[in-house]
Amino acid sequence: MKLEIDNVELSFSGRKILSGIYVKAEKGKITGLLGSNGCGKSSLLKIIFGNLKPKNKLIKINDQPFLKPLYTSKKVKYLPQHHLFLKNLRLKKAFNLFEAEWNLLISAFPEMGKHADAKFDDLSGGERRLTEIFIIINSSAEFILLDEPFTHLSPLYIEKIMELLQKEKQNKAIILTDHLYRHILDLADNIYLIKDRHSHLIKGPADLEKFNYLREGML
Ligand SMILES: Nc1ncnc2c1ncn2[C@@H]1O[C@H](COP(=O)(O)OP(=O)(O)OP(=O)(O)O)[C@@H](O)[C@H]1O
Repeated sequence: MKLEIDNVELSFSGRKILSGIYVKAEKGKITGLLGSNGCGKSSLLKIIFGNLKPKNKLIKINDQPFLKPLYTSKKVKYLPQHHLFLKNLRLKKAFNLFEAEWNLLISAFPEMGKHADAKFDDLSGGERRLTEIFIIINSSAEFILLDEPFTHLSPLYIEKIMELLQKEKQNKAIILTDHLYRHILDLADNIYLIKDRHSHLIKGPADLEKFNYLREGML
């Protein structure tokens, strides 16, 4: 299972945001996207998912062009930067919609058991984010796109989600972006940096300094 996006050209009101972007994600690998604020990471995930239409792009799945928006297939699930589910939705209903298992959430995070009958609005910010990430990781989608999944999560939850992602990558191609670059460096098998509108495959942490994403000594 392989997903590639190539030749992305995106502008907003004549301002070029992305140009000549290429990213490849494969089953068994976690692909990280790094880049400074406003460089276009979220836009790129939306373009892959299909809810943002750029001037140009080509998506290929297993080397075959996929011309419909990816969200029209059951192959992909996407965690946006902000909330995924409406606040009045019951958690268990969301699990059903995404064919994810409530019991698996409770075995990984027993403290969530108290929310069995809750709506998303009843949860704290971190509990809500945790539940949304868990549903996506646990869904049957082959490709998952995660936009800043670790925001609002406490360190132990981040650690557990990282373990779950490492396990679940055996079944999925995962693309994620986050500003917690140390976590991305630990987690990702491949990293692309978006800089000056272009994507750069990062060969090692030193490249992040070379491209001025990090200052020397920050690693
Ligand atoms: N719908 C839109 N209309 C106009 N400009 C937009 C729109 N969406 C995003 N932008 C602009 O495009 C640029 C890229 O935004 P995007 O959200 O993709 O960046 P990002 O890398 O995800 O940023 P961050 O890390 O801060 O979340 C920003 O300058 C943003 O202001």
